[in-house]
Amino acid sequence: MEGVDILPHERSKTQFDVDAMKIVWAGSRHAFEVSDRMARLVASDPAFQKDNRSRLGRKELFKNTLRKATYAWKRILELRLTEEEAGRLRFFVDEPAFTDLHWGMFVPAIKGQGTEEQQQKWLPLAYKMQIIGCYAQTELGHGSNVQGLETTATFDPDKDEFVIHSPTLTSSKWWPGGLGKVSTHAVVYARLITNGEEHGVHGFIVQLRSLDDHMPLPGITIGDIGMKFGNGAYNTMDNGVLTFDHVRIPRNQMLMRVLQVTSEGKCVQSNVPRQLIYGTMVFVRQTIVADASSALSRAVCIATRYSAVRRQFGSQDGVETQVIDYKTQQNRLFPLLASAYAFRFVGEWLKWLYTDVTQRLQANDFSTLPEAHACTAGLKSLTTTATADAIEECRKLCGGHGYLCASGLPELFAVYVPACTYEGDNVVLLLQVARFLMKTVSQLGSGKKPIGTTAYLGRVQDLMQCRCEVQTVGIIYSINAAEDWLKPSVMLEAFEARSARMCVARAQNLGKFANPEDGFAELSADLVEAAVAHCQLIVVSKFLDKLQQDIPGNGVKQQLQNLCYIYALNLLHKHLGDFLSTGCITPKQASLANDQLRSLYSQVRPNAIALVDAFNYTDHYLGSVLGRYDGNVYPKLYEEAWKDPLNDSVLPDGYNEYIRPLLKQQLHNSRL
Ligand SMILES: CCCCC/C=C\C/C=C\C/C=C\C/C=C\C/C=C\CC/C=C/C(=O)SCCNC(=O)CCNC(=O)[C@H](O)C(C)(C)COP(=O)(O)OP(=O)(O)OC[C@H]1O[C@@H](n2cnc3c(N)ncnc32)[C@H](O)[C@@H]1OP(=O)(O)O
Ligand SMILES: Cc1cc2nc3c(=O)[nH]c(=O)nc-3n(C[C@H](O)[C@H](O)[C@H](O)COP(=O)(O)OP(=O)(O)OC[C@H]3O[C@@H](n4cnc5c(N)ncnc54)[C@H](O)[C@@H]3O)c2cc1C
Repeated sequence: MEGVDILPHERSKTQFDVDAMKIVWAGSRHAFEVSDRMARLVASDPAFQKDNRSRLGRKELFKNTLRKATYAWKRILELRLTEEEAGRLRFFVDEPAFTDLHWGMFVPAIKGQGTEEQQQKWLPLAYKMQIIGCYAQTELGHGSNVQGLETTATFDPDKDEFVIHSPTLTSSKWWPGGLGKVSTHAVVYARLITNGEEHGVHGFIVQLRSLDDHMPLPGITIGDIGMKFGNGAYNTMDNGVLTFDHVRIPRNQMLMRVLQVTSEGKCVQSNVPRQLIYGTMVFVRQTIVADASSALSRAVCIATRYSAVRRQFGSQDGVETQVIDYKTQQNRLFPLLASAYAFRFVGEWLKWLYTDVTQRLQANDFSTLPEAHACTAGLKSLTTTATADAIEECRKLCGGHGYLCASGLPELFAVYVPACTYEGDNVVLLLQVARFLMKTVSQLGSGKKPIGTTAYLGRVQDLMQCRCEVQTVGIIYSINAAEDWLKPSVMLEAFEARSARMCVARAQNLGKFANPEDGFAELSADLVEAAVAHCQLIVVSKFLDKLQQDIPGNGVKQQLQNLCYIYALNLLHKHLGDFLSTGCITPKQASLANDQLRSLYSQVRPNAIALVDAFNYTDHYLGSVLGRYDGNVYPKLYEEAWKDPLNDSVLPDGYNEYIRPLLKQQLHNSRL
């Protein structure tokens, strides 16, 4: 069968309604229609072409991004796109740009931390892009430790101004996207000092460049921090360095929703908790979880289509086996496909949680903020780590051709992998989750009932009482056959028991230390494992919740059920040590889980292509010869190779200087 016939043949085997699945993936019919329209708009506009990105030098690449970002903004205005449409347009343009930080961090920081008055002054300017902003928190010497930032904001009551200053080299702002060459303004995080006293880190709106000629204002030194990992990729962004030499700003440019500074330099705490200063990070972490499913599904779409097209070995009659039919390929690929769906649904849920906490904050209810922080931090960490690893696995699943830029995977990896670091290093974020879990467990004795995602810890006492029996029989008595693993309550119980037991065991170990902080530091690697177990439980439980909903479309729910159990059973297999050592399941039950997993792979196999078609990605967005919708891989790969600048001439530049003399010399030597 020819390459172009394979994918249609695969599609003919589909056992569910792909159009209905597209709507489930998008979240609603409306969301699907908006997304589909924006994807086509971008794909059909030559101004958004992106296939030469990895071949451009930095300056050319950056200028190209400026052109695209400003053109996208022009189209947004011309077409009067809604915020939702504009967001999707930006997504399909698929090129990191200063606008991401302007809309994604600068505007949310003012909204979340500014007073009403400040919002009224700054937001209209930002909404019209009459000022362009970035988020300047991280410094050369400090990123994770926000309280360790060195930039100072000292109040001068005589002039009613703050003096922003960088006292050391390590206090230089370092990394903010959009800062290097574009932003006119920044929300700068600095230590507040009034009347000689320190009041912690706060945000300040600082103008950086002239709105007339774009030159840095007096006292400000600013530039780009240099090339980053990979060609193209995140080099479209001007991550910047910034220092202040006693730069003065009016008092009302400190973001004062949490703390007000009066003209005498007195600090007045509002009823809003201090943690709200970190609120922009909570918002962005939530968007990063939703983005993880996009990046992962993109890589999986490429690897799945190519695995169906690619054949190796097994030839009796001249037709070799499609590599997607090898169980080892399925065992590597299908859990990633399942993860893409799992992250999609947990991302939807997290968006709901974030909206809920935002509404509560507006009504002065701060009770769910710690959980929102733990969920956004933990899920950001879990999903970005898994996605970065998965993109690399997809590259390997595509064999040698996956290493070509034409596969789209190297650039996707390079652009994605910093998500494990930005918005909080993934390990640092898991330690935040661990703190939250240990605090929750420590309060169990006092009768405080845990709620939300930690409610299961309230049942921990019962679980611990079973401990002596556990060692031999496991706590889940109802698993005696492979199919028993397909019961939602059983799966949930296994994941809850594992996480609860890991948390309680860690809490007990912490209790052995005289100083809890010493214990936390000593046991931090174990604590991170408990945090991972808790976050995996959240993903599994939200996928199971999704299956409880009414899901229309022939066969759609069945496919989602298969994927949900593949996601959970694969995790169980990978973390078997946790499940066995905590006595949650027996070795026999683990073996049954594996049998069930293999059986689910066989059920997914005929639907694999349709399950990635349901992402509804255009070839433009995928940017991959291997992942083409039509499966016409080899002719296009061949065609693509000839586009490389090295093939512009038969003889390469340098032939006369280097190759010819070398060959002549060897000829001369061989004649001697
Ligand atoms: C209309 C047109 C539209 C067009 C559309 C165009 C564009 C698209 C738009 C948008 C795109 C959207 C988004 C994308 C945007 C950007 C994404 C892309 C690129 C990324 C750019 C990257 C940016 C950054 O990286 S910014 C810098 C991020 N930095 C960090 O994350 C630092 C990590 N460190 C920390 O968070 C903290 O320091 C720490 C680790 C939490 C430790 O802090 P410390 O104070 O020492 O804490 P503790 O003592 O441990 O905790 C004190 C107390 O506070 C609680 N806590 C901590 N953090 C939070 C929090 N965030 N929220 C709430 N509570 C918090 C903590 O639990 C503890 O509580 P307790 O006392 O009760 O125990
Ligand atoms: C592409 C990119 C874009 C960015 N954009 C922005 C931006 O727009 N604005 C902005 O302000 N910042 C930005 N950043 C900075 C980013 O937020 C920080 O790099 C990030 O928060 C990590 O901090 P760090 O670099 O200080 O890492 P470090 O904290 O120095 O981490 C180094 C290592 O130490 C470990 N570690 C650190 N602390 C602990 C601990 N307590 N316990 C155990 N291990 C620990 C980490 O796990 C890691 O392995 C960006 C970064 C990147 C890569």
